[in-house]
Amino acid sequence: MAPSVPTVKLPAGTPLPVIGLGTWKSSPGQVGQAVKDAIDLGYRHFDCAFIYQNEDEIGAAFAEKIKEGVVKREDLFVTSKIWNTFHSNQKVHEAIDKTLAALRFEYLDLLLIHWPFGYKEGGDLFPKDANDKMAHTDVDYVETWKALEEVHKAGKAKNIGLSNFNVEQVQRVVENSTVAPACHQIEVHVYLQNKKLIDFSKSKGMVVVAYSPLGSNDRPKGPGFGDFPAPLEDAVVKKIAAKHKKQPGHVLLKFLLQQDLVVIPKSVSKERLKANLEVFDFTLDNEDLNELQKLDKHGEYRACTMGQDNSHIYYPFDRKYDSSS
Ligand SMILES: NC(=O)C1=CN([C@@H]2O[C@H](COP(=O)(O)OP(=O)(O)OC[C@H]3O[C@@H](n4cnc5c(N)ncnc54)[C@H](OP(=O)(O)O)[C@@H]3O)[C@@H](O)[C@H]2O)C=CC1
Ligand SMILES: O=C1CO[C@H](CO)[C@@H](O)[C@@H]1O
Repeated sequence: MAPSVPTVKLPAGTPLPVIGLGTWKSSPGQVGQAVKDAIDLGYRHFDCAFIYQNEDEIGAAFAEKIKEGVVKREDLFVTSKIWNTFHSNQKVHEAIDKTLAALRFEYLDLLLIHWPFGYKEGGDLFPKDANDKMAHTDVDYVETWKALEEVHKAGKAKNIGLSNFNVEQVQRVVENSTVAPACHQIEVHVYLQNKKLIDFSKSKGMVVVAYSPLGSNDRPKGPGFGDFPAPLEDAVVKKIAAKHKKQPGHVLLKFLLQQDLVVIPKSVSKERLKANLEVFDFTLDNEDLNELQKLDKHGEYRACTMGQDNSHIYYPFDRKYDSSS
């Protein structure tokens, strides 16, 4: 019997396992097997998105494990996200139906707005204008939020939330919502500790999910990485891992779990899927935590900058991430 992962409760009471499986960059032909291995190992929380272009293979893997009787639909917690080319009301409804069909589900456990800014709708997922710049729209993310509320009320998403919003944008959604956002999914790891945004999101009742918790080291190196090593290679992280007879990945995940964050490490390796659950047999002490806190690069290392969008009025980060430089 696979060990069960502890849960936190979302505001509506839904239990959310504190470790989930990330699925971005998990290739066709690999992601379905990773999901099936993960279920066998005890994962019940899965982080998906329309833009990852692999929801169909993930849905087939869920269907297989449900048919085998290994899990029931209600044992799973599955998240997906509305991509930037689906921000208008009608497109949100189209997008959720596409995702539900791919996953072979009647409902999602959590639906997020992936980014606060919108792209030109109806064509490419990364549309460009005549000058080869991103083709943006000015659809207000509050309008997109209202559409998510409709999806929730229609029973197609048990919980709804945000991803990659900044403090002011979270505040605007909260002020204009009839269904409060349940969760905020943002980049958090030892090099981007994001304390202000975490504290603010929590103060609004949201559970914070840390994406790229290991530092996203399979991501092509862009301007957001600066000249730093990957967090998994950091000498301090390695030293603390050796002290506890654990691996660097364990230290990175535990650092976040000890801050009451939910983590969604991605892996397609059965060995590393298993390893990423083995974080409940040690505790980082105050000395470890102090040393890890000092590794924060305060925004100088960010895996997902979306720098090509930094001219958009709703771009959420510091505008230094300039893809043209
Ligand atoms: N909302 C958003 O905008 C975003 C959401 N996300 C979500 O977060 C998930 C995780 O983030 P992601 O950017 O993928 O990166 P992670 O920080 O999870 O790192 C993944 C990389 O680490 C490797 N890895 C996994 N486990 C270990 C381990 N124990 N030791 C050493 N290496 C390991 C993986 O390789 P291998 O597969 O070979 O094991 C892969 O190369 C995404 O997959 C996605 O679901 C991510 C970015 C943006
Ligand atoms: O989740 C993510 C990973 O993929 C996307 C791009 O391809 C990113 O925009 C996003 O943040």
